[in-house]
Amino acid sequence: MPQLRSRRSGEGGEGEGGSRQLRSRRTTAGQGKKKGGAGAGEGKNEGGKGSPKPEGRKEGQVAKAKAPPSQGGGNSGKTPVSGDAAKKGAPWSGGPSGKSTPASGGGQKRAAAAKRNTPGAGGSGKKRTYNAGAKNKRSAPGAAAAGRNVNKLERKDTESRDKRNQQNNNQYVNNHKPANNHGGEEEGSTAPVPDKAQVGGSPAYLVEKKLGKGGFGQVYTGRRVNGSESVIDGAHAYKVALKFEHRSSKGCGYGPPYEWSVYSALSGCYGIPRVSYKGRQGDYYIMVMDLLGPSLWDVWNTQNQVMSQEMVACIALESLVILENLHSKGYVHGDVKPENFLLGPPGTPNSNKLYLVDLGLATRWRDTVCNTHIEYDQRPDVFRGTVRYASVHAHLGRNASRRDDLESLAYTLMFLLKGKLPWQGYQGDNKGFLVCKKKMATSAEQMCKYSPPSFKQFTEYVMNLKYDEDPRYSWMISLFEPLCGSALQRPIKINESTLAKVGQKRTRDMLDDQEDEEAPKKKVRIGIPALQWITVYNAHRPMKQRYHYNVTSIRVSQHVEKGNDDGLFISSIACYQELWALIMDAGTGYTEQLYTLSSTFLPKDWIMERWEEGYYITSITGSSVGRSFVVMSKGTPYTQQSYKVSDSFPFKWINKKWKEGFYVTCMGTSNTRWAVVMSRNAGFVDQVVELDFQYPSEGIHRRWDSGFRITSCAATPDQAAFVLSIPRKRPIDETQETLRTSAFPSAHVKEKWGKNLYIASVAYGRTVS
Ligand SMILES: Nc1ncnc2c1ncn2[C@@H]1O[C@H](COP(=O)(O)OP(=O)(O)OP(=O)(O)O)[C@@H](O)[C@H]1O
Repeated sequence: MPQLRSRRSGEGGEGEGGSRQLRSRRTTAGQGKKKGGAGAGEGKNEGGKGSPKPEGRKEGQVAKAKAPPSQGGGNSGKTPVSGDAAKKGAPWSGGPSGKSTPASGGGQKRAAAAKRNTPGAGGSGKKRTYNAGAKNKRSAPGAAAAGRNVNKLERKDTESRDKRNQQNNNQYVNNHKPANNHGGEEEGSTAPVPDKAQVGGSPAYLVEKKLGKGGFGQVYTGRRVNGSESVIDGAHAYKVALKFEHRSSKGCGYGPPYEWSVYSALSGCYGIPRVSYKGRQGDYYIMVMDLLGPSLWDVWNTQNQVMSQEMVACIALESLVILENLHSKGYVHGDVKPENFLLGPPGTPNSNKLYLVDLGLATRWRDTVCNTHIEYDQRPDVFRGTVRYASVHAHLGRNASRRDDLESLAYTLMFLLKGKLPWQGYQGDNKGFLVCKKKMATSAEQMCKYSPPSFKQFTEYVMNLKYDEDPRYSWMISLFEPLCGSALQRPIKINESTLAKVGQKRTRDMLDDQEDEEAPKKKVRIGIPALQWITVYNAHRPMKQRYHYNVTSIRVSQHVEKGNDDGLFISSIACYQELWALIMDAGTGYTEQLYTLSSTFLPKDWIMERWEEGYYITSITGSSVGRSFVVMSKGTPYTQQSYKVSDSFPFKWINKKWKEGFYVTCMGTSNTRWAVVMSRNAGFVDQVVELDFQYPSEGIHRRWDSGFRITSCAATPDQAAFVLSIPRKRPIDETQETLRTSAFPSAHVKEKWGKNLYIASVAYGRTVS
C-alpha cells in the first residue's frame, strides 16, 4: 500500500525540487537474518551520501554529519549510570549484575553546548478540537523549576499506580449505557411522571403502562382522553408512546433533550417512528410518538432465544434499508442493537414492520454546511454505545461513521442467529478492552461459521469498510434477499417500493462488485494475531546511523561506548525477547547522554536524580519481564518533563498534559504496561494519538494527510500506539515511511539509508489481528 503524497522537496536530498513522500509498507518475509553466535546484529551507515556500508566494514570514512566531540572520561562527576543501578542492587540480568557497567562512555561529558536550549514560551500550541479552549501555557520554567516539578510529577506517578484499576475502568465510560448524555438520571427516574400529558398542542393523553426505561428516560403508553380508537398512528392516534425525560437529567442540561433535534431532522425518514408532538410539562420533557411493539430482543427472548435464518435475513434486509435511509440524511445511529429495533404494535397491520428507535447517540457523519464527511479523529478515552454491539472503531474512540452502524448490525444479526457473541461473559474494569480485543481477534469466518455464506460476506465487508467509504447498501441487501423466503410469507414486512429501487441500484453495484473482485481488499481482521518489528523512517541529510539488535544487557555498554566515541548518541531503543535493539546516530542534537538498564519499569529514583542533573528522558523501552532500558540526554529543547506508567494506554493523562503544554516525546512498553514521557517545549504545535489492536494503517494515512508525522511509537503484545505531531518548524523534506517486518529489518534499513531515510523510531509488538 505505498502511498505517494504531494511533492515538495528532494527525496532524501537537501534543498529543493524533489518529493515529499509518505509511504507505509509491510513485509512479513523473514528478512534480516540474525547474525553472529549470540544472534546479535548490527549495521552502520556512515553518512556518505546515504550509501550504506556493508555490515562489519570498518567505520570512520565519509562522516559528513558532525557529531559532538567526545571527551573520553572528561568528567568524573558524571558517573556511569548503570553503575548506579547496580549499586542499588538492581541486576537486570544474570550477566553484569553488581558490576558497574559504564554507561554511555563511562561518564563522558560532551563538551559541546553544555547549556541547554530553553527557548521558553514560544509558539502557542493550538490543540485539537476536543481540547478547544485549553491554550497551551508554556511557562518555560528552566532547569530549576523542572527539578522542582520533578518531585511533584514523580509523586503523581506513584499515586497513579494506585489508581491504575480506576483508570482502566475510566477508559471505557459507561459499558452498558451510551456514554455521552447518559447517567445521572436518578432524579428524573425517581420523580413520578404525571398522570396526564399534553404538550405542544397535542391532545390530552392518560399516562398508562410503562413500556421501557433507558439511560435517558422512561417510555409509557398514552391513551387519548377523547378520540377514536380506530386511528392507530400519526398525530390523531388513539394510543401513543410518551417518552419522558426529567429536566434535570444530563441529556437536558441545556434545554430539551438532544434526541429531539435528531428526531426533527429525521422526520419522515423510513423506519424511524414519527414524533407528533413534543414539549415540556412541569419537570418533564415529553415526546409524543407512534406507539410500537416489542423489540427484537424481546422477540428473541420470548422465542426461547432462537430466531430462524429466514427471520434474521429479513431483519438484515430491512435494517439495511432503514440504515441507508438514515445515513442518507447525514446521520449515523450510534447504538444499533436488538433492543433498539422495535416491531409495530401487535394486532395491527404494522405488527411485523421494523423500526429503529433511540436516537440519543446519533451524530452527523456529513457536515450540514459543506456536505463533506466529518473529519477523522480518534480519542481513545471516549466510548459511545453498547459494549456488546459496538464497532471496534467505537471502542477505540474513533469518530462515528456509517461503517460503525453496519458493524453493529453484523453483531446484532449474529447475536439473533446464534444467541451468543464470542465476547460475551467478560466482567470487570477491563471489560471494554477485553471485548474489543476479542472482536479484533475474531474473523468474519469464525464469527459466521455454520451460517449461510451471505452473513460472512456481509460481516467481512463491513469490517473492512474505511472511515469515509460509501457503503454499498444495495449489494449488502442483495446478499440477504435470497434468504428471506417468498414475498407473502416473510416474517418481517419489507417495503416493496424501497426494495424495487434498491433492485435497480443493486444491478449497478453488483457490476461494481465484479470489478472489485479482481482486486480483493485485504482483510483487516484475520483472527490470527501477530507481533512484528515496527520501524519508522524519516528523511534526513546524510548522517551516520547504526543499529544493533539482539543485544544482551552485557553487550550494551560496548556498543554505546563505541558509538559515543564516534560521536553518536542513542536515538531509539526497543526490546524483543529480552534482547535489546538500539539505534545510534549523529542527528539527535544531544550533547550528553546517560542510560541505565534496570530491573524495574521504570527506575524512578534514577530518573529523578538525572532530572536534577539536567538530563531529560529521550528513549525508553521495557522487556516482557519488567526490565527497562532508559536513556536520558542533555541538549534537548525540553524545559520540563513528566512520565506515567500505566496498565492501559494512558490517553486520559496525555489529554490532561496536552492542556498543560506537554507533548509526548517518547513511549515504551513492558509486556502489557505502557510508559509515556511528555515534555514541555517539545517543538510541536499539535499532537494526536493512533491506538489500535493492529497497525492503524488508515488512521496513520489520514493523519499524514493532515500534516502529522509519527514522532513516537510503542507496542504491547495487544496494541500498537503511534503519536503523531506537527512540528513547530517543518523539515524541508517531510518524507516518512513505516515498515513492519517479522525479523529486524536490517536489509531494509540499508536500502532506506540508500535513499537517505533513517530510522526515527523502533518498536516491537502487535501489528496484526
Ligand atoms: N415508540 C415506542 N413504542 C413503544 N415502546 C417504545 C417506544 N420507544 C421506546 N420504547 C421502549 O422504551 C425503551 C426505552 O426507550 P429508548 O431506548 O428510546 O430510551 P432511552 O432512554 O433513550 O434508552 P437508552 O438507554 O437505550 O438510550 C425501549 O427499549 C423500548 O422498549
